[in-house]
Amino acid sequence: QLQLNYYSQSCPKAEEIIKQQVIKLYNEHGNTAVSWVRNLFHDCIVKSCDASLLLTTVRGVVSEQTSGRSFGMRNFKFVNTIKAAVEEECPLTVSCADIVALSARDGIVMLGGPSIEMKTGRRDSKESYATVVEDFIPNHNDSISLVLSRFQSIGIDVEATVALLGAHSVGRVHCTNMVQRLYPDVDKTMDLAQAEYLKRRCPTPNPDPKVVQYSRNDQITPMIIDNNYYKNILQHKGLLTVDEELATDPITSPYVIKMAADNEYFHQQFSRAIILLSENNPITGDQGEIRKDCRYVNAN
Ligand code: HEM
Ligand SMILES: [Ca+2]
Ligand SMILES: [Ca+2]
Repeated sequence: QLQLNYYSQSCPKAEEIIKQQVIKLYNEHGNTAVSWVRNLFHDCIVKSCDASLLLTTVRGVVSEQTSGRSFGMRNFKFVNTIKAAVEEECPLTVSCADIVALSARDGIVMLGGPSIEMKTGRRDSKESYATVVEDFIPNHNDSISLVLSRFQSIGIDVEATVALLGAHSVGRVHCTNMVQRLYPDVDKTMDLAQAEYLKRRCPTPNPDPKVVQYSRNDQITPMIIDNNYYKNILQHKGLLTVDEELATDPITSPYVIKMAADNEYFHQQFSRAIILLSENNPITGDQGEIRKDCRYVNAN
């Protein structure tokens, strides 16, 4: 099972090396930190925190990254930068799954979020589960009851689910995920000024997938994990349908109101929820493997 400082004997510098790489990458490309947070969600909710997300499409493997749910995910190539630095110190010792978890933990700190104590000892899957991604990751316009049941099924309660959505306090959303709320008519639940702004960001109902059109999730503190997300959605300025519904559904709205009022409480719940997510069904012991390259299952 997972434990604190799992690599203390086998690779004592592992956590420090990962942190230094996350800091360096953040200084070069700030949005890498945002990607590490989304990676944790998309990896851990699909079966296990097992780096199944990181496998690339090669013969015999269809990557989870090809799923429509992975739309907009970026910076995967920099995971290899982190892994290479760790491999140089300790070959074949530190799993890609733990790199997903620890890079998210360290990315959250770079984004002004809480410091989270995280266990390690996860091992890497030998498969990518592209065909079932949609059974685990909700869509942007799914109902809150579906969202809650998906999180509940991996042991994440309502309050923790509300806290995790606070990750939408950073990063961006592409127009394809919003245009159905803007055209032909503006979603009646959306704040009017926000709708006008988003229509300027997304001027056509059928965005050209080759043109990168998007809006920042949080216009006020776009690179800080804070409770602005909850303030925004209470003002009906959420970008996704699920964001809007989170604020109005009677099951989730009491938590939204509490988190909007108290950033410290949000950070406490976010920490608790990130731990729950990062400990979903890990593979440990002699199951799975320690990948040499996060993109590929080991050769032998
Ligand atoms: C109901 C659950 C969720 C849904 C439906 C959802 C959906 C989405 C969508 C559609 C985007 C925009 C992608 C794009 O257009 O580029 C996005 C972005 C993002 N999501 Fe979620 N999400 C959910 C939960 C979460 C959770 C639990 C986390 C992390 C704890 C998370 C972290 C992020 C981050 C950081 C971004 C910004 C990515 C970037 O700028 O590169 N999301 N999400
Ligand atoms: Ca996984
Ligand atoms: Ca923010």
